[in-house]
Amino acid sequence: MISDRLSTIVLAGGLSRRMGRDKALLEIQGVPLLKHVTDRVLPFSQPVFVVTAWPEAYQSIVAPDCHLITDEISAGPMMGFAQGLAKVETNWILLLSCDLPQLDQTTILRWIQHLGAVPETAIAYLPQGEKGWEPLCGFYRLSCREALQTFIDQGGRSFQKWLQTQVVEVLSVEDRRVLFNCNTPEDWQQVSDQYK
Ligand SMILES: Nc1nc2c(ncn2[C@@H]2O[C@H](COP(=O)(O)OP(=O)(O)OP(=O)(O)O)[C@@H](O)[C@H]2O)c(=O)[nH]1
Ligand SMILES: [Mg+2]
Repeated sequence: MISDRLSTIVLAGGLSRRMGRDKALLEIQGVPLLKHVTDRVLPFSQPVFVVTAWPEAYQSIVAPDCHLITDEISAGPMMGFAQGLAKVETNWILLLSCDLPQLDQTTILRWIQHLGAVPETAIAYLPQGEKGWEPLCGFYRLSCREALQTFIDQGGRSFQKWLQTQVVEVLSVEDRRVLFNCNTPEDWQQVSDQYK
């Protein structure tokens, strides 16, 4: 049965090459970034799935009610999303990367409250970025699953290319700092300075 609740998929299977160490484990005031992100969404979203190639390492970090899904190493974010989608039974899914230190609960709640107003034709509700959509900090309808699978079966792996072929509603973001994702040690330094 498909329910009106919201599921969340957090992608945490990247290799953190630019950061040089596992981003999911970087700590904000003693809390690993992956836990920071999953804790932000748990009050509004059940279940929360974490897709990663290292489920054992992360299970003990996140809250016990997060569901770990095992992914292949380096399969890429789109494949991770598809793995998560296969488990989803809710109409809407919030897809997040694991490296969003500034995404706060008030913002998430405001976004969720707007979901009912998203046109039925839109398969996703996403912020716009400089290079296209921000695919890893926004919402997808479960009904996107078929189109996504077709794209993957044809060899596609790029969110931007896939989304260009789909109807997407713009999620307007007042304070773009919530979208800040940390990719490099310099990004992380910036975040750490704020929590001093
Ligand atoms: N499940 C899964 N998640 C992934 C995969 N590749 C990247 N991600 C996640 O997708 C999000 C965005 O990726 P990036 O910011 O590029 O992170 P990354 O790939 O670890 O970092 P770089 O190696 O520096 O590109 C992060 O939350 C990653 O953990 C993958 O193959 N599988
Ligand atoms: Mg990457």
